[in-house]
Amino acid sequence: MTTDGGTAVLETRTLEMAFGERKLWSGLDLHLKPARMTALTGPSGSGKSTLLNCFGLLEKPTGGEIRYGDRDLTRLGPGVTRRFRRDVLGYLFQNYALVENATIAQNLDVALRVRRVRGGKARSVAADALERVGLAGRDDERVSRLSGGEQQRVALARLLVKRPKLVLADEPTGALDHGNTETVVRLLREMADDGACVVIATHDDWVRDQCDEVVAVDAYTG
Ligand SMILES: Nc1ncnc2c1ncn2[C@@H]1O[C@H](COP(=O)(O)OP(=O)(O)OP(=O)(O)O)[C@@H](O)[C@H]1O
Repeated sequence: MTTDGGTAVLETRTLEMAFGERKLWSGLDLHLKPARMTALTGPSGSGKSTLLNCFGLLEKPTGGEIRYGDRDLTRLGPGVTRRFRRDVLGYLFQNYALVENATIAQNLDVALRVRRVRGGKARSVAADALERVGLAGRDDERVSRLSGGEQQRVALARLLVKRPKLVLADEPTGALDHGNTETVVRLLREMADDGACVVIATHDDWVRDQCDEVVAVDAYTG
């Protein structure tokens, strides 16, 4: 199965999502390649987060298929779902989703343990990731004391450590200044260059313009 770390195309076939009578989107046929960055655009409420949540196995679409490699993600059993989340998926949110009471190093440890990287190797992987996000040597600082931009860079360092093949970023720069926005996009690009399929829901025109593909979710409304 495609939870072994290999890259795969993420494809949707006649995907549809409805909440009661209200159809959010339908007839969604997408083909998202590895090593590419795709922007999901559309006005507030058009269903960008909902689509990311379907890709991330947090919500189930009401119709159609989501194929990742040889599997339909809408029909995975609980064991494969857990492995897929652990081994393939990486999420980046606007609100960082870090353990705020823990240090930067402890937040990275979570991802390192999942990859079973320990000891000296773990320290060097973490140090390399922190260097890449501009937080070298700040391992022991508590996340709650960091600025928003720094917290998002810790979340990125955690992704760099995890090396997910499918990166889902939900408005990851919504709360950041342009400098931090550029850093986030540069690091997402590095993950794409490393082979990841990167999908970014965004309202930011500059972020959209850095992507290889743009999917206007509102074009599939109703
Ligand atoms: N579980 C749910 N039950 C009913 N409606 C829902 C549910 N989840 C989302 N919605 C509705 O679906 C619509 C799309 O929400 P979503 O958050 O995906 O939009 P979005 O395009 O990401 O918006 P934004 O740009 O503001 O983040 C919203 O109107 C929301 O209220």
